[in-house]
Amino acid sequence: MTKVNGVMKIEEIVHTEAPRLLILFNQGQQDVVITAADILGQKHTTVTYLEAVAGQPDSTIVGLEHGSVSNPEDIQRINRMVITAHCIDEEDARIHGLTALCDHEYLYTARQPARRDLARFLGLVLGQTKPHDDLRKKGRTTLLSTTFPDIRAALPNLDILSVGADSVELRVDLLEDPSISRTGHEVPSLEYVGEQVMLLRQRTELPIIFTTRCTKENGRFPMDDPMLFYKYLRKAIQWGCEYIDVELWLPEEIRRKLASEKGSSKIISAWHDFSGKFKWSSAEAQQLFKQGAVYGDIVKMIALINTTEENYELEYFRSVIQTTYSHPPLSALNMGPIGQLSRTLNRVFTPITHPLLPIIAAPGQLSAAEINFRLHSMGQMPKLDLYAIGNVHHTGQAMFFEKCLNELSLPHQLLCIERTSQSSVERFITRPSFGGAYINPPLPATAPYLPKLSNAATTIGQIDTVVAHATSGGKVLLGDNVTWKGIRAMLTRDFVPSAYAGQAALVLASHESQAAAAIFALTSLEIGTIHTIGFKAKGSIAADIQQFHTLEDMKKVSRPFVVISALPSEKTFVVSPLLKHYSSSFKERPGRIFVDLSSGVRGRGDSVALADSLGWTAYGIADVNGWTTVETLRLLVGQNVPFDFVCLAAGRSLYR
Ligand SMILES: O=C1C[C@@](O)(C(=O)O)C[C@@H](O)[C@@H]1O
Repeated sequence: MTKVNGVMKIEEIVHTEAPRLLILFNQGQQDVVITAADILGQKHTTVTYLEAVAGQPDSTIVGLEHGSVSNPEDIQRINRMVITAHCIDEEDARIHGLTALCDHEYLYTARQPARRDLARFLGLVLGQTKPHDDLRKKGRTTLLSTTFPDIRAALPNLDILSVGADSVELRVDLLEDPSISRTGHEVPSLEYVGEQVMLLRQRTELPIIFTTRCTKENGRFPMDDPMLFYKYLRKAIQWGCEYIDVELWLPEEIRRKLASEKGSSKIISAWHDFSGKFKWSSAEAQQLFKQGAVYGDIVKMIALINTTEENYELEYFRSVIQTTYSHPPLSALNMGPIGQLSRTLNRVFTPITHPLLPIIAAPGQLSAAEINFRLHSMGQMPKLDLYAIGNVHHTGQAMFFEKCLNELSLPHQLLCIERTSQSSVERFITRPSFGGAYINPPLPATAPYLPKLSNAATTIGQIDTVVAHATSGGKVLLGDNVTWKGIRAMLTRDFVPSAYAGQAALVLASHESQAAAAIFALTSLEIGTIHTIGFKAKGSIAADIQQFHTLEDMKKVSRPFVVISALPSEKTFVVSPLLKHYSSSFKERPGRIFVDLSSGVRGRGDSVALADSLGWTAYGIADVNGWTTVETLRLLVGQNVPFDFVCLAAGRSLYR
């Protein structure tokens, strides 16, 4: 974020437009329309015939029962994105002809709360969340290849399995549909696969890669009918899978069609060679990359090899491709035990396994921990001295960090420093072995020994993380702020980004500095006016902020979409009457988010519990700290750890 003419400009802003949606629902299931509208922060209505959709305002989410669509073809004349939603607990009411004409299909079950899953689905299909853009910026990315016949077996352990994974692959060809007796190459039914995608997505925040691996490439999908691949992959797009794996042998027509229909999903062009004769140094290798690049957002090339030299040939190939083409990224590796070197060196979507998986998906696959161990022993991952500075024992974050370092076999060590003075921080940061730090409470953004600051740190005025970037010119230290990212990640878990755009917010604090990260997060979501109580924003955050001085001021504004209290815990009781006041005006309007950033003893003043009981979507400091920890690990050690794992392994009580 930079300031132009005194007004805050956030470079990471999420540009959002209120979507125009038609949701088709099963009889008696109009709640899905209400939930979707709430997630989107938009109004909703239900109509009883298709022609009535046209008369509705663009910004209203329109619901229509499936049974009211007499001629499915008419759907195509609707100038809205059409989502068909099915509760799979009911007798299967899916009308395949109709579904095929809709943009997307959303499957849910009444047995699990669907809200978060629906928010994620909507965020992706509406193009508001772009996981691929985030992953492209990461130095190394991995994919966890699940090999379960029924993904249900993985769900209880998924948080542990996916530590260190950036995405999770559903090997659809390995699924075993109990309704089909497998004698040859029968594939699981689309009903079964749809349910598996639904179950997996409800349980993980990781992007899903939908793979239908063919028999020739170590999979089980039969190759005599390429349209079968189209049928499944097109469904994966409709279901909002973040990635589809499209094999290069498929006829060009199919690959082109998938690329033109992919919407917000990304294509991994996949090619495997098991002959043992493939040569990375051949002209064919270059040709294959070019072919894959036509429709692929990522090109994956994998070969079975016999000699170590072939790893070196692959590395040469990789460097030629990387210097010749800026896009798409290449994921290339060799299979078999000899190929493990290349699995270690590959940086893009490296497939990983986990000891808890039933089988490895391909010969020579390694776990995230094995890859890190090897990278370190090859000198590719130097040991870092990481610092936890300040009240680090108090929050339990340090212990959790250590757990993650161990779990992932990272060579780094964490040194905990109880900060006494500002100068003591400087002493550690300037050490030659310094490899990064998180600091609680944060440093002011004026620390002279940290001349390079991120936009976020400058505008918020606080440094909570120091990153040590190794560059060709030596180590460069960057003072950053991740708290705002944690707050934004939390705010967009139950609501899509556009839900916040243009809406009113209310922020309470005793001082601007307590609320600065939250204000930055809200501004990145293009929030409308921010009203403040208890402080006047006069620092860098100057855009559209108005201070309430009296109760009368407050009453002039209708209910805010989001209320954030950054008051210290002993003062949060102030929030209760406010929450009660605004709760009376809920009925008709979407949104009612409350965040309490205070940490401390709860009791009579537990505003989160109160907000919850009044029907708000309420978050406390445990949630903020959990998400901030996820962001801190990404920034300091480049590793992705699921939020639910943070809650599981760190223990939520430690964060309160
Ligand atoms: O394409 C790949 C890579 C892989 O074959 C491997 O070699 O690790 C494993 C598969 O599950 C995945 O789809």
